[in-house]
Amino acid sequence: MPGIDKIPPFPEDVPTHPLLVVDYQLIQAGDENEVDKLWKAATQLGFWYLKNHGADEEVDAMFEMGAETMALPLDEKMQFEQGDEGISFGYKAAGVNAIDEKGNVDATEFINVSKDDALAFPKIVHRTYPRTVNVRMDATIIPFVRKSLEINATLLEVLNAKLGLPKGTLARLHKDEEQSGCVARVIKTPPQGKDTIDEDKALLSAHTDFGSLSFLHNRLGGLQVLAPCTDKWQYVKPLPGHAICNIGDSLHIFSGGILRSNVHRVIAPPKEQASYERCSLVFFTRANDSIELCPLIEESPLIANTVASAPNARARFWPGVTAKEWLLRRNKYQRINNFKGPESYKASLGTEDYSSITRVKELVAGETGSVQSITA
Ligand SMILES: O=C(O)CCC(=O)C(=O)O
Ligand SMILES: [Fe+2]
Repeated sequence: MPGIDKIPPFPEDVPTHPLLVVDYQLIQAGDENEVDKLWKAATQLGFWYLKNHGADEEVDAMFEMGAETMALPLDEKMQFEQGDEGISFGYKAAGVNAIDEKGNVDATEFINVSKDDALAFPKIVHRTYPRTVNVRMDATIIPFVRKSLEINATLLEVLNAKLGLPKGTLARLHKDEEQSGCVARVIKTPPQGKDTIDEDKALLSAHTDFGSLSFLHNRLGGLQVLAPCTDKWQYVKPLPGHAICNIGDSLHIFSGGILRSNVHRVIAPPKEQASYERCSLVFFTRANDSIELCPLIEESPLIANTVASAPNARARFWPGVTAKEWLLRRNKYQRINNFKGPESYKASLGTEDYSSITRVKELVAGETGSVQSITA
């Protein structure tokens, strides 16, 4: 990917969806207006910009690590491919995930570095990584992982208080020292060319994020959200120095739907940007592996009351699985090698299709053998 200065600017004349801008320094200082803004963003759209997060250097270095890794020969990257069992750590080749019910495949490469492997390095917790990752573990990846964990933990504590949970409740479900699906990901999509922009050709299909909080860094456009009560996808404009943060499925479930895990996707960057390779960077904070996904009704009257009056609450908020099983299922059924038809694609969905949650128990029960062997 060329230097940011060489990329054409995001065009002025495409429709975008505005996000609230939350100032991380004000959040840290406990500013009430800023806390209210974060709450509004987290409950209404589930997406917001985060400025003054202080991670710019770590982010730049991670983009370099991503570019170095993507430039490795394919057969070298394939030695670290994540495989078909649902584990998301490692390299994901282009063309291995279904992007729709027809079984069309994606064109997107990922390098996913587990928080557990980064923090334990050089000890291996889950798996090994390409040499471009290893050489940057100490100087680049660990600092980015630590910064991202700290920022997301601060945001979680604010949401914790607004949800009426006893202090530290969400923190106890997201302990750094316990194993989880927390992961740093660099995503690369090839240039699309000006003539090939197809509104319906997703580079990353419509999805909700699998975990609790995502800390995303975009330089080119391409990310789109489907805002509540609208039927048109809208671009989210990348703003220099601003992260894009969003709520994922597990926080949606823990909060009984109060926090919104909104559907989003990535399509070709708009206009002139389309002919450039697109790289993005995300840190996903996810609950510890053994945590059961369910609303925290015992800990918060607000959550209890909300769930009590929510339609289809059982089906929506009690998938009957742990955080780890939730991730395994979603990843596994995205893989084209596990694709048997539209049902497989539906089985990869999260809270965007709550009817799929009722199938989770069956799926997990039907495959207890494989799920247990993975989770062991
Ligand atoms: O690349 C982006 O802008 C978004 C990536 C994303 O939504 C994801 O990896 O879950
Ligand atoms: Fe996402």
